[in-house]
Amino acid sequence: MATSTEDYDVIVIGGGPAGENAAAYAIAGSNRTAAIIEHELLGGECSYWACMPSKALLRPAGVLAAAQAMPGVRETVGDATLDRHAVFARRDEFTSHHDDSGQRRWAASAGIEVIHGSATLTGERSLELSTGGHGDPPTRTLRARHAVVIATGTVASVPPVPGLREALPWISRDATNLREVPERVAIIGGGVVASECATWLLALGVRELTLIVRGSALLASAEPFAGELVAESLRASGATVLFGTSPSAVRREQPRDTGVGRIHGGPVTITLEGREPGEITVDEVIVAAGRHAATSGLGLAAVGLRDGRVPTDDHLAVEGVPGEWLYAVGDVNGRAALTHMGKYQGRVCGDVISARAEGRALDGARFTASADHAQVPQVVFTSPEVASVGRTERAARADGIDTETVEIDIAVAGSSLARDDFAGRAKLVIDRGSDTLAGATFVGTEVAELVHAATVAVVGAVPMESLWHAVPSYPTVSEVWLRLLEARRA
Ligand SMILES: Cc1cc2nc3c(=O)[nH]c(=O)nc-3n(C[C@H](O)[C@H](O)[C@H](O)COP(=O)(O)OP(=O)(O)OC[C@H]3O[C@@H](n4cnc5c(N)ncnc54)[C@H](O)[C@@H]3O)c2cc1C
Ligand SMILES: NC(=O)c1ccc[n+]([C@@H]2O[C@H](COP(=O)([O-])OP(=O)(O)OC[C@H]3O[C@@H](n4cnc5c(N)ncnc54)[C@H](O)[C@@H]3O)[C@@H](O)[C@H]2O)c1
Repeated sequence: MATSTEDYDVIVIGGGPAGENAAAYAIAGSNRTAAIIEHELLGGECSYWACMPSKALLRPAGVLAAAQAMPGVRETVGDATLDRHAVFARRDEFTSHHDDSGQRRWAASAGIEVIHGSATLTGERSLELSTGGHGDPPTRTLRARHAVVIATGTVASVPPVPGLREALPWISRDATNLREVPERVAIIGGGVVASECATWLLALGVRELTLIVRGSALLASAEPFAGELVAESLRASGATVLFGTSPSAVRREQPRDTGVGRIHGGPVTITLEGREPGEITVDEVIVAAGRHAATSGLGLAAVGLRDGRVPTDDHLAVEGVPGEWLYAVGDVNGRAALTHMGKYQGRVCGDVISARAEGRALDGARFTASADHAQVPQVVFTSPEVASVGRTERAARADGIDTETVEIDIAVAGSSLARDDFAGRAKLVIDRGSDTLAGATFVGTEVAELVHAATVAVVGAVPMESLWHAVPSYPTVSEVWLRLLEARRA
């Protein structure tokens, strides 16, 4: 039974990176009150299960590969492999051993109250809270004077393949928080999670790794050469990449819930559609087949919405809900499922709530999440890395842009000094009408840091003519910019 009603100015449901930013910005510099309702750990998927552990697992492999490719170092390092225990220990440091007290201290210092529990919307500005989980009797009733923000993120999807769910497959949480390294692994999916996960598992010594990809490419939404180079590199590291097939049935001997990141039972046999041989047997199967909005039990029907992605306008206000009191930020709104974009939306949303609470007009660019539209940067931390921003050539043409492209291999003084075996490719997508950059993709070793320059050019609509005067330092990998502009001039 509900025991009391408590009022806050702003209530955020979900304490991931997007929700944290929305709460902090909504009350910054004011005496407004804010609560974040979180049913797991403050910090969300990114901190404990996704970005942080995955990147902590990938970095040591990158460092070892760089050392083994560098004369003068490789003679010292030899063909050493990673020390799994040390890699896991560093990963666990980055996830704070799943202890969110550091994040809670931050919240307290920002004036945010963190309430443990699951929230259900019951009507305009009102929620019920249960501490045991959705379905348990509510213990508190909360009301928001100004705004409720939905920031509940997404959960991994498990396709309805006969026997797959019963086999207790690993999802990304197991793969990032692995405690045991299976000898033989199959990964279902060919997107970002599948590609990154294959990269760290091979580096950690998985003996046989098979990617089961229903389409014809890895990283299908990137420029085609990105997926091709990543597939080539995974194959060179021993992976089998099967395109154009999906599992039609899965069976496992003695599935057991042994805990996150531990092998969940006996061998798993996967039947593949339209393949000869039609079956593979592995020690663990990982599902990396996309994610869906975490809205089950949220009570969206009480405010006239359906379960699933929560669409918003560019101020992050939920579409179809009058009164400017309900907002959605981060993965749950489906605008751009990346931590940095969720945090950006959180900042915009918090500023909008703050302005509306103070009766100020939404005057100025910072109140509109314009970058979600075709200005999104992303780095896929495979080997080679894929760093991109804005539109691919395909997306630009689909959007009716008068498109010009320039594409080259990355081989500049800076890149060959960085690594003897440096190989990569770069592409600019140019809007001929405005003579500005519509998108850019860099694929290569440690190209992640190249993308922000492209992001500034895309967001700033810098004329291509002006980019001539942005002279890259010598000898750096950034000289690829000069080569791209030269290739366009030729
Ligand atoms: C393996 C993996 C690696 C990734 N790597 C990267 C990367 O390198 N870079 C990048 O930009 N992105 C990466 N992502 C994506 C990134 O994790 C998400 O974009 C990001 O976590 C979204 O943040 P969010 O705040 O919207 O949601 P989340 O981080 O999912 O947080 C939502 C929070 O809401 C809570 N919650 C849900 N429902 C309720 C409820 N009813 N009541 C109370 N609390 C609730 C959850 O417990 C959770 O803490 C990765 C994703 C995966 C799966
Ligand atoms: N470095 C990063 O930026 C990073 C890293 C990891 C994840 N993420 C984000 O997390 C999100 C989730 O990543 P993801 O890789 O799970 O999703 P995704 O959408 O990138 O890829 C899903 C893959 O699963 C396949 N698939 C879907 N349903 C299937 C089915 N029924 N049978 C067989 N295959 C199926 C798709 O064809 C695709 O290859 C993405 O938005 C991604 O951008 C980002």
